[in-house]
Amino acid sequence: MQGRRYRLGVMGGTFDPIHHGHLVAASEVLARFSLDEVVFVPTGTPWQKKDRRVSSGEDRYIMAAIATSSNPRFTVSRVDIERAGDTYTVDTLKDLREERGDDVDLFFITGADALGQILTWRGAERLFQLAHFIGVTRPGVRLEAPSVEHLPADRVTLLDVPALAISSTDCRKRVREGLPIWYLVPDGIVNYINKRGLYQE
Ligand SMILES: Nc1ncnc2c1ncn2[C@@H]1O[C@H](COP(=O)(O)OP(=O)(O)OP(=O)(O)O)[C@@H](O)[C@H]1O
Ligand SMILES: O=C(O)c1ccc[n+]([C@@H]2O[C@H](COP(=O)([O-])O)[C@@H](O)[C@H]2O)c1
Repeated sequence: MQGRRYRLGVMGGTFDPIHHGHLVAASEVLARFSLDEVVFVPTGTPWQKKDRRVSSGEDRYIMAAIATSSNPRFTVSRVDIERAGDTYTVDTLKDLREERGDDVDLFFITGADALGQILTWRGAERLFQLAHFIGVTRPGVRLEAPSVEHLPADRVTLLDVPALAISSTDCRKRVREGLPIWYLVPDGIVNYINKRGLYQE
């Protein structure tokens, strides 16, 4: 008899900084899809965000590690920050497949905004062979056709998660303006941002 295959969720993001919207989405998908683990993968160089300043991969990796440390099913991967050049999800998924072996099913978790753009990603047709894609709700973004109707229906699932109107952009802006980000991000992230002086200007 064949054993049950390991189910690995993959939550890719710039995470500048990681916030409770990311963590709630990952936790909900983990429960609903009976995943064994969700690995958070901070991007190396997010090519679609080149018009803005992005904190170092190391800072974003450390923040992801701090934010996920209390959950035994959450882990963080360095595959994207250690790969040179622009970050493409097709490479992320290939690297994780190689690292974790063939007995693992991959579930890429992404917000509705990102899912709607997926056909602009590099190697879009290959992506759906590598992983199942789970698009989660995000306040202000409609999660339905037509934005996803061109995607392969058997490889994409849309999921309503408790919607948190939090974005990294808003967190950075609040820090810059001296407004609190307590409770939008885990406490350790507030402390890390202060300690490193991130987002001050
Ligand atoms: N509040 C949220 N609820 C659900 N998904 C989210 C939320 N915020 C971000 N995501 C998703 O998490 C992934 C990583 O997001 P990212 O790190 O770009 O955060 P962000 O808040 O969108 O950042 P920024 O405001 O800097 O663009 C993306 O797939 C994004 O759609
Ligand atoms: O592969 C691509 O071409 C591609 C283009 C844009 C975004 N992504 C991935 O989508 C995830 C969320 O990206 P972002 O920029 O919204 O944080 C992250 O894992 C990115 O690497 C991937």
